[in-house]
Amino acid sequence: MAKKSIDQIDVQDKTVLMRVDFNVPLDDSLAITDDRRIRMALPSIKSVIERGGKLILMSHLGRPTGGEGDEKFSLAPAATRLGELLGSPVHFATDTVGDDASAKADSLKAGEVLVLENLRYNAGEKKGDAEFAGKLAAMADAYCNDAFGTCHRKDASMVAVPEAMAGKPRVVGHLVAKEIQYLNDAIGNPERPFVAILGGAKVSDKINVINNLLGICDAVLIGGAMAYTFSLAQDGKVGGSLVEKDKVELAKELLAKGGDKLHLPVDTHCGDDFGNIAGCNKKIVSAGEIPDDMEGFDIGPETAKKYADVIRSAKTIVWNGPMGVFEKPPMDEGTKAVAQAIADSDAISIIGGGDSAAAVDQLGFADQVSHVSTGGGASLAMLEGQAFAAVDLLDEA
Ligand SMILES: Nc1ncnc2c1ncn2[C@@H]1O[C@H](COP(=O)(O)OP(=O)(O)O)[C@@H](O)[C@H]1O
Ligand SMILES: O=C(OP(=O)(O)O)[C@H](O)COP(=O)(O)O
Repeated sequence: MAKKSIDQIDVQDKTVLMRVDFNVPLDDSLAITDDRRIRMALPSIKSVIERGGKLILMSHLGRPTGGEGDEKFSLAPAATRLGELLGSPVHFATDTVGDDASAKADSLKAGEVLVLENLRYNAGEKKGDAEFAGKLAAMADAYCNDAFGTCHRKDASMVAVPEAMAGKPRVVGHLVAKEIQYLNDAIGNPERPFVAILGGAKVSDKINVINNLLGICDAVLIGGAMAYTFSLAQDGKVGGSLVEKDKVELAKELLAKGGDKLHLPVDTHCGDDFGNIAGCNKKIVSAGEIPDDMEGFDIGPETAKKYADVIRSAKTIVWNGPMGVFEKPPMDEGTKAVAQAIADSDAISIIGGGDSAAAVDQLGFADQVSHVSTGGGASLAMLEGQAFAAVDLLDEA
């Protein structure tokens, strides 16, 4: 059933506590290198402030192990960027449930925004601590979840806070609603052929997804380093490629289950020095024939062509994980070929995963896909068929 939206509640002079995912990448000088997650939260933010609400935003950034004071995990740069995007400064509290946050929350005026410091500076956030959650909950009249990238987590701000606000409005934001609708439509009622493309480094993170996708897709294309674990499962030679030996048995099961649906590379672009891909010896070999002194860095041109043909005829495409070490040319060629084929297709295309989104941006294809998800782990969790407690507990429309 649809969840009640932020637009459907009265916010005039009310304080809304909104969980956003401002977990944005920062460079060494703490400048934001990709503000997509902040921009994508703007519709919900504007919905509150343009209707006279007082808005408190809370988020995590990274995975700090210490407490407050570790500048590299501060949300201050995100607050500044939000102020720039809104065209008016936002308030920033240097704590989450301490004196600064409570003083600034108390003096918030209609139409103003307060950003709290990183929730994960408080150990209670990851533990789902009820006392910490209670303090956050006490600050507001309504709760909104617009943190899609964190929806698969049960952190305090995602679950314990809305639980503590039972009886008050608890609604979904625009970004979460849009992401969930896109993925649900793709998985639940896909226009066919439905093609999934999975790559990246780790089989272990994606093995359950492959299993679920084999049940619902017409074709699953495997690239990236995870292809070599499958190659091992077929007794192929993988040289020094990245493999997960403890997943070989699982890979065998998937090969048996997948049959013709599961597409594996037929050739591999390999090299002999990961540290110097541009300058090292490179060659293209048949899949499963990687020399002992080399490792696989990308799908080969024959695979790229085969995959592109499958992709061009698709009507729904889900892509998670690059086809190779796309950061280091020429090992970006396989990923580029896949991105180009997606751009050429007239399919609904959904890109999930931090690195896949970065690849699409970096290679200049971001405008040509239907939807670039702001959540890697969250979109994978949806593809696995997981339910989100953080969304289930919100009010029905
Ligand atoms: N053949 C390969 N060998 C080593 N690393 C690879 C290979 N193919 C892809 N990668 C790396 O995988 C990383 C992305 O993996 P992953 O985090 O699983 O993807 P995503 O973030 O899109 O889910 C990239 O940094 C890429 O360089
Ligand atoms: O960046 C995130 O996830 P993602 O890298 O899987 O997209 C989210 O902000 C969740 O962060 P977490 O994985 O530290 O809980």
